[in-house]
Order: sequence, then C-alpha cells, then structure tokens
Amino acid sequence: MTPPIPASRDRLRIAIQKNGRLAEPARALLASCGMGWRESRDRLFCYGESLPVDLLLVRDDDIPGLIADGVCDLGIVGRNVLAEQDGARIGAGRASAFREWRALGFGACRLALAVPEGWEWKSPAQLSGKRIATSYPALLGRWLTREGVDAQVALLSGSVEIAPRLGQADAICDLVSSGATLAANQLKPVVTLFESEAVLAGPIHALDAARGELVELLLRRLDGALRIRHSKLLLFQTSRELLPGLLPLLPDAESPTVMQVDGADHLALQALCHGALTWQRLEELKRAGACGLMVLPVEGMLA
Ligand SMILES: Nc1ncnc2c1ncn2[C@@H]1O[C@H](COP(=O)(O)OP(=O)(O)OP(=O)(O)O)[C@@H](O)[C@H]1O
Ligand SMILES: O=P(O)(O)OC[C@H]1O[C@H](OP(=O)(O)OP(=O)(O)O)[C@H](O)[C@@H]1O
Ligand SMILES: [Mg+2]
Repeated sequence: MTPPIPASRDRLRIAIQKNGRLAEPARALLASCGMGWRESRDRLFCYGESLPVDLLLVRDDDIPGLIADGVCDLGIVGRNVLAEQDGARIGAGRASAFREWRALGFGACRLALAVPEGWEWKSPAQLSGKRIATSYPALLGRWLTREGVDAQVALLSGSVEIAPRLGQADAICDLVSSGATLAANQLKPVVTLFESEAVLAGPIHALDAARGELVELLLRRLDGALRIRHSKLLLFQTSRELLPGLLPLLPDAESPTVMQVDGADHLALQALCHGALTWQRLEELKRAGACGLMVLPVEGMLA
C-alpha cells in the first residue's frame, strides 16, 4: 500500500535524487545509517520504517530550494548545484538559506573551463569578448569577475559540450570527471573553477529541538559510516621485539590496540586501517614479522 506523506514535522525529511548519478549511492549511504523505507507506488516518497526519517525523491536541482522553503530538512546533492544556487540567491540580493553540512565522498567531479583543442591557452584574458556556454552562470560569473574578464555567458541546461561545434559559443564551462565528453567534442580543460562531490546539505540555521535531536543521531551514524567506508580491521600477531618495525608500515591505522598473549614477548595487534590492505601490503607486513594476518570488514562504528 502507498504510504501517505505524513503532515507531522517531528519526522525528518531528506530529499535525494530520484534518478541519476547520486540516487543509488545516496540511498546506500542512508541505509548504512540504519534507515529502511517503504516506497510509494509513484516512487516520489519513501516512508521511514526503522527511524522517523522519510525520503523525498526529486530532481537534484530542486533540492536546495526544498531546503530553503523548509519542505525538507536535509538533502543529498552535488556541491556544484548547492554552490550555484547559493551564488544565484546572493546575486539576486537574497540571503543564503542552505549550506553544506558534510562532504560524502562520492560523485566527485569538477567544474572546468574548456576551450577548443586548437586554442593555445595562455590566460583568462583570452576570453574577453568571447561567448561561454554553461549551466553554471553564477559560478562562472563569479570567476569571470574575479579574473576581470568581460565575456558573454550563454545559458544551456544540458549538452553544453556541443555548443562550440554548433557555433553557439567559443568556450564552455561544465562538469568534468573522466574528460571523455570533452575529448569527444574536441575540447580541452584549461582551468578548474570548482571541485565537487556529493554533500549532505541542510539549512543555514539549526533545526528545532525535536528534529534537531534526530539530526544529531543521523549525523553521528553518518560520521561513523563515512569513517569506516573504506576501512578494514587488521589483526595479526608478532613479538614485542618486531613490533617497532611493523608500526611504521601502518601509517593509516587508527590507534592500534596491542595485547599481550602467552607471556611477555608474544603480542596480538588490532587496528582499524583506512587505506587499502592489498596483498602486497600484507606480504610486506609478513616479511617484517607479522603472522596470522587477518583482514575483516567493519560493519559499523560509533566513536
Ligand atoms: N561525469 C560525472 N562524474 C561524476 N559526477 C558527476 C558527473 N556529472 C555530474 N556529476 C555529479 O552528479 C550530480 C548529478 O548528476 P546527474 O547527471 O545525475 O544530474 P541531472 O541530470 O541534473 O539529474 P536530475 O534528473 O536529478 O536533474 C551532479 O550535479 C554532479 O554533482
Ligand atoms: O568527464 P566525463 O566523465 O565525460 O563526464 C562529464 C559529463 O558528465 C555530465 O553529463 P551527463 O553524462 O550526466 O549527461 P547530461 O548532459 O545529461 O548531464 C557532465 O555534464 C558532462 O557532460
Ligand atoms: Mg538536474
């Protein structure tokens, strides 16, 4: 049965992308914080069953506005979208209404200025009097002002890379990840304006007490989930004599616990490692005197 959208605002509401690049990773991250949902048949709303936290499934561009209007409390969105819309508000003389609360470590990309491959790029001054196509007029405008460049901005909502070939623009400013789309359109990136990743966005001001408590709980779980995301628990045994030679091989280990087993000389070590524990690393540890090496996944962590 389709769950009704609760009117009660003592539940928390988080907006995430319905479809697109951030949709699945955002859901997976929230699920790793212990959230489970019942989804409406139209796939626009998810009723939180394990916590009083519901999801709104929307276009990513709508997320900052939903937070600004108080329709939802938090959202998961690209920093690029958040910064662009904040810049647009400020440009229109309005106050900021949302901000980044946490960086989430996925959806990495950059906003870059790209020019035709044949251009010999020397400096931003070359763009004076040129037309630049972009979906990010506020971020581009801020950069042009800072560089003192007087260029024309052509606003496009997608397929920006094709604009120079269509004679619609001389250069572009768009998101780049692998660079494949630029290369396919005979363009080259020349300046990075902005580094982006998915972020948890929320209002500028703290939420009221009831929802504030729920947010605190969620943030504690989220911080734990983010910390252990790429982490593993490493266990091994060694002798007291060899331990000083092993510790420098674990620069990414968080406060290793050393325990004594079978008399003074025999030790067991347990450490949460944040870097990759490759076969090569394990073999190096073994050569340095570690034995009984074990790598275990970490399901949860509460500091
Ligand atoms: N090539 C890329 N690689 C990695 N992350 C990207 C890339 N392109 C965009 N992103 C990030 O993912 C976010 C969502 O991108 P997506 O293409 O799904 O958005 P969209 O087409 O605007 O979706 P919607 O239908 O929700 O409006 C972007 O705002 C950006 O933060
Ligand atoms: O550097 P790359 O790895 O090639 O990625 C960059 C492309 O990815 C995004 O578009 P997307 O594929 O989401 O299509 P869109 O035009 O619908 O946004 C972005 O707008 C670029 O066009
Ligand atoms: Mg969008």
